[in-house]
Amino acid sequence: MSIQVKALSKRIDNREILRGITFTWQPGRIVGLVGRNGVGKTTLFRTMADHYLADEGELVIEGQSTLQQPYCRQKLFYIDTQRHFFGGRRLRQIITTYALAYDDFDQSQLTALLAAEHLSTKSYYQRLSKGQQMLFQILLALASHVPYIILDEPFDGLDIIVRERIVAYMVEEVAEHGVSFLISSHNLDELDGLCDQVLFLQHHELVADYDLESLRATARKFQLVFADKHIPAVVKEHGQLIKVYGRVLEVYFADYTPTIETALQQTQPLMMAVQPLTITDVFRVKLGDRQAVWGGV
Ligand SMILES: Nc1ncnc2c1ncn2[C@@H]1O[C@H](COP(=O)(O)OP(=O)(O)OP(=O)(O)O)[C@@H](O)[C@H]1O
Repeated sequence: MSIQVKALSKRIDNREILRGITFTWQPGRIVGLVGRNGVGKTTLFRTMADHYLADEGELVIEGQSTLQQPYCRQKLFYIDTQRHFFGGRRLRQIITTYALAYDDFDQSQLTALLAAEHLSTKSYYQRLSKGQQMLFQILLALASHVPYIILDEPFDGLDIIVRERIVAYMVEEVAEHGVSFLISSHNLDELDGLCDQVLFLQHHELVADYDLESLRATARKFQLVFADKHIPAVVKEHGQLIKVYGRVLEVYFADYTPTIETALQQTQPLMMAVQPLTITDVFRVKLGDRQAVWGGV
């Protein structure tokens, strides 16, 4: 049970946008898709949702290929935030359309959720604030009772309170109903603490697919201060430098073993403090140039 995206490629106006995108999206997971503006995140979502025809590749949704069984896309929910029909409509009109489109749509659940957010179904979508529009889209997705939900830049431009409301809804859906989310962002920090897996899109391709749970099980990040300027061999050999603040070195160990722990203790650092590992750290060390980093110290 999963969605497998297999070798998806897309050209627009004879320009390559996506090349051979392949990844697995497991149920009950929050997957982050990260990449700079214009790299192709929305194009990937539109291609997955069949708003754009893929030039190559397919999706296999819980064992069914979208090429042979296009209807299996019913398990996938995606609202194109740039091109949708919501603008001049009241929320209740949008809800009626979605209730027709999704077999398991729960209107009474949605009415209760909207009331809890002080959103009236009589309101016009375009008169809602940006945060209210995103909340409405997410509640619409939840009421559709679809196991795989794609959200394009759900936190873009939202204040911290709305962001936390949206995160709370997502985390609850994952925990209680095993719903899966694929969310895009051009800002790694936005996804910190939320994603189980992160995909990185660069130059038309997925250049990284990290399972953060297993990375965090073996990796450690420390702030270290040593008595002299000489960096101990164990750090140079097994660690990757993330940052330097004066004499404080922030070092990432991808595979932190008891042997490394003992060797590190033997160097008698003046300070050795474990730090939480962020997605930004993982990307910096995974995609950075290790030699160049140590060379600068
Ligand atoms: N319908 C289209 N016609 C022409 N070019 C398009 C079309 N759709 C996407 N593109 C091009 O594909 C590239 C990727 O765009 P896309 O919107 O997928 O990027 P993105 O990663 O979602 O960007 P952002 O983070 O800014 O939203 C851009 O160069 C864009 O101009």
